[in-house]
Amino acid sequence: MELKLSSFSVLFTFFLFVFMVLNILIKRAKTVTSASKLPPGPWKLPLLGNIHQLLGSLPHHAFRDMAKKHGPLMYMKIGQVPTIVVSSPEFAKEVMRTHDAIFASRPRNLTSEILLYDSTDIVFAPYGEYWRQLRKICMQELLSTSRVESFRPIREEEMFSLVESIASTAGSTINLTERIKNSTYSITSKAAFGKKSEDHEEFISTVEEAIEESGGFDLVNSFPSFSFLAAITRARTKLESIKRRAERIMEKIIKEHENKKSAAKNTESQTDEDLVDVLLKFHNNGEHGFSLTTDNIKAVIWDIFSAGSETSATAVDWAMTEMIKNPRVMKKVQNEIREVFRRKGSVDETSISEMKYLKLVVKETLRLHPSAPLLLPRECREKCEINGYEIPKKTRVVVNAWAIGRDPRFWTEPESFIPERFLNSPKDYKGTNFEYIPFGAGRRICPGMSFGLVNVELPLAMLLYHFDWKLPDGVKQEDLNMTESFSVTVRRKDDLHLIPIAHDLSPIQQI
Ligand code: HEM
Repeated sequence: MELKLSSFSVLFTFFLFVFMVLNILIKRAKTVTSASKLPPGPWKLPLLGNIHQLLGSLPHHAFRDMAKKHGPLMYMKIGQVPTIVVSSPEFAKEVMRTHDAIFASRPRNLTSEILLYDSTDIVFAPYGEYWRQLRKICMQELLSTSRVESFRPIREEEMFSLVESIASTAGSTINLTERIKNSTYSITSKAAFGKKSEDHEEFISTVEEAIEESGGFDLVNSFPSFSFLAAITRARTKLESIKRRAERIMEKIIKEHENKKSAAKNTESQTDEDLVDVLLKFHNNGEHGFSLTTDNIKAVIWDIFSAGSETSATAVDWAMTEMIKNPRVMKKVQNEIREVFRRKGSVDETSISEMKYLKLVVKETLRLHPSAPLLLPRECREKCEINGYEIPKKTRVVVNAWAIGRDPRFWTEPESFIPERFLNSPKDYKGTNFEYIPFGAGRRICPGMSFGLVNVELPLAMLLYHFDWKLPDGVKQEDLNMTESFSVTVRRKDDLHLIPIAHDLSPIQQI
């Protein structure tokens, strides 16, 4: 007992010491920066401010509460890092349209350095020729409207097997979050890598672990000059262990593609090319004026597998949760889906374009629950002026899409789930109306919009056509916990458990 107490007090003293030292450093950093021409700030949250700043991780709702008090262009010091938080459409437009080229880079961080092979993926690559080429290849080979359309059989096959597996347990409680997640990751794998990896489940859990980690250890990224922090918080070790697991799986994917290519060469047969096949054409090969190392290819595989699946799966999960809480909306969208499929005589993707209300439901879901509520951070590449304020070079810029989507100046009853608000509204996903930016805007806008949207719309149409949904016995609508997990992408903290009641399974029984 005595031993336990003494180790507790040593630990306590150590943390207190670290807290005090870092606190002094924050204060010093604040006084070093002249705020005369900078936007108002640097601000901190009352009471908890220092702790949040020390953790370096302010959630989007904390930013919004601060913006209410301090204005929509806030200057903060997150640890050592000067950060501008943008919480209004007017300033978002300044960052992502007027000065888009200046804010088109991403800040470096420990995750992108380790897991993404020194930021050589698309998401974190610095703005420049390498990023441009990679993005172009992914658009042409995977994400353009025509390529997305060509993956229709993959999506339909995956959806039929999802419906089949749910039907086999109809009437009992299922973990819908898990089912949606698995099929969304499968669609991405089959479209981008030709098939589901043998290590599919392990790959998913590795990505999830990385996402979870990226929400918690920002302390390291907030004090970049204190490299020892990565060691004492064990952040580096943890990330390296995640990387080793991911690396084994990704190397296997690459090897299989190389083997397939040599087999096809030997037999002189033609095979369909997927994204990895195309990336391999640039492998250590300057012929096309652009060369990729194996590590670069792994970074892209990681990007597509994670960014391509996590976002859509999260959106489907939130949409189902909101509809369980709003049965009026669920009934209305089910009526539409069932009427369209019945009239067309087939339950497949071709009818989705006619489901106008379903599209409004998806829009409203992404307003209240943008998959990446703070978009992805930008970095100012050169000194720039916004609204008379000077933004120094290297400032990190965070655009709070979540707060903008709930701003009462632009949205009536902003906290309510009302898909009808988008009826006849000019607000779309293209990043031209800055009151609504779930996919971001400007040069770094999400390139996977078409791929992602169909992966939200089709599962919803299938789940709502084939089944009615109710909460497990004893669980009430008001019991549904809407708390969000806190990371780059924002899922519900709890998985969604529901009971499916079969409605019409004849289309899958005919197969
Ligand atoms: C509902 C689905 C999705 C949502 C809500 C979403 C949202 C976003 C957002 C907010 C950004 C940051 C944009 C910015 O900084 O302005 C982004 C970037 C990105 N997304 Fe998506 N995304 C989705 C689906 C996808 C899919 C399916 C893919 C690929 C298969 C994808 C790949 C990417 C990539 C590669 C970037 C980085 C772009 C760059 O930095 O140039 N996303 N996404």
